[in-house]
Amino acid sequence: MIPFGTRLRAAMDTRGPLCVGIDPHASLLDAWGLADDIKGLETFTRSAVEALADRVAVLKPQSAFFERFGSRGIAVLEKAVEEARAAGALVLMDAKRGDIGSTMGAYAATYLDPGSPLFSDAVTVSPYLGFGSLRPALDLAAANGAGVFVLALTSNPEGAEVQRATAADGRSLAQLMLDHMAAENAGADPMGSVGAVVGATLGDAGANLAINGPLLAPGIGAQGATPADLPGVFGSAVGNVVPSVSRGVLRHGPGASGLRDAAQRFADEVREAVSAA
Ligand SMILES: O=c1ccn([C@@H]2O[C@H](COP(=O)(O)O)[C@@H](O)[C@H]2O)c(=O)[nH]1
Repeated sequence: MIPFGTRLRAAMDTRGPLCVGIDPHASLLDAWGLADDIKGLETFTRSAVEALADRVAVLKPQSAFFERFGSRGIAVLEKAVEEARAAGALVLMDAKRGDIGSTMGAYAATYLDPGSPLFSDAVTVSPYLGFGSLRPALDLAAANGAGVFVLALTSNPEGAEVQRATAADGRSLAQLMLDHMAAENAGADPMGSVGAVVGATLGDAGANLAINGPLLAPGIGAQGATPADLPGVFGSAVGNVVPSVSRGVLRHGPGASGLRDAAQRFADEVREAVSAA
């Protein structure tokens, strides 16, 4: 079984590192001329997957926008995961799960067990019930060649009050989590399967990001960050960054060419910014 970190590095090398988020906001459905109902969700999602899954390294469905439609929304999500993976994209399920370990086991089974209809290449998780609470997800991911992206320094301004707070040993909470991730990834080559979420909006991460794993960087586009910000935020770790854009690409739909061109523009800007760093 090929580990997620190895598969992601290969995808980044061949397709470029861009991740495009599938976030079916009600406002985007409207802008695409679709109703804010299950049929609109289905058409939106299918169009985005068909336009992008054969070219971007990672597609990141935002689970919340599917969950709001109940079981029928989840069915759309299941189909999107299957079709995106079949077309060659890695699927990162943005679900930000986190709970006590025994419940975390059920979340892990949902996204990281190949027998589950929502099995994805990776899932986002929150470590703020303690990094150890993530153990069921870390172990199941490793057993199945999947990955886990752990929130470290999120792109929203409110995150700092928790993530920059000082832990008992003087490190920031975010640094404590990043150090746990580095320990999980120790010795992995070309990189480990435990990634960190670090917002592209931060200006300067102000943390040691050398986790030997991927760094998911949301916040590009609608939240105001640009690819040119990446070297400043990530410094010498910029080669491990997976920049993520959702609305910044999706607002160029519904046509496939609009979505593809927008994704290509971001990919080109990322390449220029990273190669100049
Ligand atoms: O720190 C984080 C973690 C996750 N996200 C998610 O990424 C997308 C961003 O969407 P845009 O339209 O590109 O702003 C969204 O699904 C967030 O939940 C994040 O923004 N920041």
